[in-house]
Amino acid sequence: MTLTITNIKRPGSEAPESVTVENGVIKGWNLPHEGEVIDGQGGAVAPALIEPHAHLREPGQTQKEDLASGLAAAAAGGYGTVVSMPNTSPVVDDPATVRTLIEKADGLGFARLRPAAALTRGQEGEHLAELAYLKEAGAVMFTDDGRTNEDARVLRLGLEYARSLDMVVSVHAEDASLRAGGVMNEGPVSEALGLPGNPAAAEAARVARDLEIVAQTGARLHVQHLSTARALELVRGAKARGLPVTCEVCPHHLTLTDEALRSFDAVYKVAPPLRTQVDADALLGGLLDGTVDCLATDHAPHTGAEKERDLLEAPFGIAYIELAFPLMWTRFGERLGLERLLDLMTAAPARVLGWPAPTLEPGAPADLVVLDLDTEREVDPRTFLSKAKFSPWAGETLRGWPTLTVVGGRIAFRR
Ligand SMILES: NC(=O)N[C@@H](CC(=O)O)C(=O)O
Ligand SMILES: [Zn+2]
Ligand SMILES: [Zn+2]
Repeated sequence: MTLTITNIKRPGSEAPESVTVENGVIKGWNLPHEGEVIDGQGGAVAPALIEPHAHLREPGQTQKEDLASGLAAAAAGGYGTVVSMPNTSPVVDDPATVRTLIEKADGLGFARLRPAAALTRGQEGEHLAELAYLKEAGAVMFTDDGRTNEDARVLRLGLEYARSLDMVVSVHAEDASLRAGGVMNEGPVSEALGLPGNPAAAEAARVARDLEIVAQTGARLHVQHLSTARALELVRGAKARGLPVTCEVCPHHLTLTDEALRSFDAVYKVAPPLRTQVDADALLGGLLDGTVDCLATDHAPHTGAEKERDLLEAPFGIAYIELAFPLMWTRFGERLGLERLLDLMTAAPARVLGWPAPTLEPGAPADLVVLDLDTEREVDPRTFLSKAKFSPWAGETLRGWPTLTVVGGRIAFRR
């Protein structure tokens, strides 16, 4: 299949160009038009985004999301590749499930799936999963995300095994005993609302412990969805010491605070919780100074009925893989600049995962996105391809919408 996309601009260039893709790779720039011709309408072109952290809920929780809805939603958000989390039912802790997920996703024609596998059997935190076989089957990361790694010795062993396999371990860093029954950030707002709080110390204490294990072992660790100024400070210090640690932050922790919980709406209930403006500002600082390695949405869909329950009962998670780029571009485009923002959503997650840097040079895989940086559009969750048709940003006006996502030379999404 041959495709030519015309009238697109590479970041840093004002000249409209065209790109031709053939047999799944970039054939070249500004060639005579061939195959199906698509007008990019002056949009910005970039390598397709990479999502290092999403919950697609297959197998077993497909009332919340499934591979088809999740990967279609990802493509609509401009993503060409999604790393799916293994906290499904059953947990993705065996090679056959990894293979089945990849095969099934390959047949769908949306974003590519690169599954993460559990670090421990059943994500129960006691015995390591069969890490070597999981890697062989196609797992790209080990994590017990959705759970925390309470047993430090097991985490240490996991890091050491993963290092011998040249694989990254990522952690949901919260001390479970401090987090306890907290449903939102602990602070003046939780006290005013009379809701059980989850203190910033739960994250900082766990990050501090995990960084000591990294220092001890020299093994590579990725900290997921960092949410507090204090934990960020710890990562900054560890990086200054040269420790092999990376971290991600999520757009929801940059754009929302615990004040949102005054609505008592569980759409804002997420783990780790929405923090304070001081934390959000610190995280943005971390994006600007490079302490934060990459962005991740932690797309965590649940059913509408589940999220309509009261704050104490509803499950944790916000799902917005379709909005992440527009949200970041609208809110922080000027501060970050287009090239840094794109880096945080393409090359940066690739670096975290140990993948080659995505490029649009001839011969590279034809995974690309065209972004309309200017046209404003209202967020209407009813139009989401995700099964989670509700959003903290419903009704807001955003710009930077993807208009075309090409994955492996095929159109995975077109607005
Ligand atoms: N982030 C969340 O609030 N929820 C995630 C679990 C997780 O990422 O820890 C989920 O699986 O729903
Ligand atoms: Zn998590
Ligand atoms: Zn998660």
